[in-house]
Amino acid sequence: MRTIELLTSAEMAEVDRRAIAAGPFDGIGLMRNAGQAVASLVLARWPGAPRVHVLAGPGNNGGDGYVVARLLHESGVAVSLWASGKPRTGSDAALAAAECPLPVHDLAAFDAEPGDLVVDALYGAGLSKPLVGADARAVDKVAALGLAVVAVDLPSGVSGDSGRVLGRAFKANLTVTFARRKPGHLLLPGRELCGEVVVADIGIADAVVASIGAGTFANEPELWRAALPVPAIDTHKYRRGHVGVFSGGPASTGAARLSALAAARAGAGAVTVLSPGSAMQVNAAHLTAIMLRRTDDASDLDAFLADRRPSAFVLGPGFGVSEKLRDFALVVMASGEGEGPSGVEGLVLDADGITAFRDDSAPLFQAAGAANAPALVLTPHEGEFARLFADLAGDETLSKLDKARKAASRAHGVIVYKGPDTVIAAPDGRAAINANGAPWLATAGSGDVLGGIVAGLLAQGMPAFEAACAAVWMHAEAGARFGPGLIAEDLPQALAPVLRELLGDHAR
Ligand SMILES: NC(=O)C1=CN([C@@H]2O[C@H](COP(=O)(O)OP(=O)(O)OC[C@H]3O[C@@H](n4cnc5c(N)ncnc54)[C@H](OP(=O)(O)O)[C@@H]3O)[C@@H](O)[C@H]2O)[C@@H](O)CC1
Ligand SMILES: Nc1ncnc2c1ncn2[C@@H]1O[C@H](COP(=O)(O)OP(=O)(O)O)[C@@H](O)[C@H]1O
Ligand SMILES: [K+]
Repeated sequence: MRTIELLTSAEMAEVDRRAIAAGPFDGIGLMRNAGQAVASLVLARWPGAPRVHVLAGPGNNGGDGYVVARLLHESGVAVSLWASGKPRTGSDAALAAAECPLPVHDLAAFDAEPGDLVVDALYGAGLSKPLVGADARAVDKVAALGLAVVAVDLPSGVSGDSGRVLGRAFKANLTVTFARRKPGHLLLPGRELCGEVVVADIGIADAVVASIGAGTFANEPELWRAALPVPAIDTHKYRRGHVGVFSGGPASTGAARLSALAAARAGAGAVTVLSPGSAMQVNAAHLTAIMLRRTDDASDLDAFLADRRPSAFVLGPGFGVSEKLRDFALVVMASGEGEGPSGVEGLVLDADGITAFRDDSAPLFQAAGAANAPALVLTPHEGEFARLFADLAGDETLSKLDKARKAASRAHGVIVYKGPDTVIAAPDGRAAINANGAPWLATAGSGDVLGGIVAGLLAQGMPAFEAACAAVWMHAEAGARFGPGLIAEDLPQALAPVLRELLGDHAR
């Protein structure tokens, strides 16, 4: 089972309540199903483990652990059961503990042999403070012995909402979670500590999950595939969207050309590099299918808007932080006619395009909030995010997901908060976490390519949140498939097979 909604701990608790109310399973029934799913995976994956140590906490995560211990014991596995705290009287966990015939050892005395397997059922969704004392010592001992770990729901110590580690955390080989994944399975460092994540069906109907209207998603094609632009049979190049990319001066034109190529590869029918007069020659020497137009000031831009009806722009890569950048951005943001093919669909601000608004973002955000304004997409990496949203960046209580959401709402635009766990957030509250990238993408110019892909999709009329999500996934997929040796120049070309697969029958 792998569906794309991600549930916070509060949402999961609500799903549990509604599932229990809807039946057929009550709380202990769901817990037995959860324990069964974990025990089956342990038996399938580690059939030869000499001993399995089940570590059970005081809450329902521990309850799952008591079920696992009982089932493995019934299957003939040598099981040691170690408890940290006691289940509350009358809880489902207390029922599960009562059903388990094994002797319970105090976790403070935890010991194991190399080659043993650990089932971590200390804390899951209810993690509320850092691991200390016997819990922390168990984490260290397991790491020192190099034992394989199967985590129940989450590796204990990892917050399901933020992916952060509270104090210490297990590093699991396999994490078995229930009904849906949680944000902490995708956000770093949580993702790294989970190992492989398996979502087990414990008898909670999809309709129950759907009923809570979750707004957080794993960024996977299911989220946006249906919105991918497909050219009509009788289309022509301008109907496939026209992207304008602003170039920097003569010594910094490469970034714009990378964005331009990427926009074209993403399917824009026409792409024009808008170059200052001083850089026309160098741009002309390097462009073939991409068009070139001299654009020195706002009146040149107005003329381009009127003559060539561009539908999306990229502004920032290699441009230089300047008053001219701010002017261009505000001219574009004022040029959306909203309906019909004549209006500008969107502006992607990246790199210097973000930094240029660090001291005064209000005019930009206000323009983005106006009726019929083009969609604004901001693609900050960590440093750029901190420049534009210093208060959010510095707030330790917020997860990366929270920060991106708040920024999107403030900017009235889509935020692509980049990194190994890129978060895409829309002003309407939807958000997605990306996880298909690879460190090969950390190469100069990689972000410029991403901005171009977003614009290429926007220009073809794809809605901004979906366009940003699709661009992030395709960019990451292209980079991950290319692998070692990747440079930014490779990425536009590497997009083609990714796009072909996504379009399926539409690619013919
Ligand atoms: N029917 C269902 O609902 C189903 C639920 N399922 C399972 O339930 C799990 C959620 O259960 P849960 O809500 O009881 O939370 P859980 O993670 O066990 O922790 C809470 C306890 O631990 C304590 N505590 C927390 N952190 C601590 C720390 N660092 N150090 C020490 N103590 C700490 C905390 O103390 P408190 O915060 O109250 O002070 C409280 O006593 C979920 O992950 C899934 O595995 C499945 O069976 C499917 C059906
Ligand atoms: N370790 C990583 N794993 C996956 N993706 C990464 C990693 N590091 C960077 N990226 C991605 O690479 C791109 C880098 O963009 P950016 O930082 O703007 O680079 P540049 O300014 O050099 O173009 C972003 O899309 C980011 O998400
Ligand atoms: K756990």
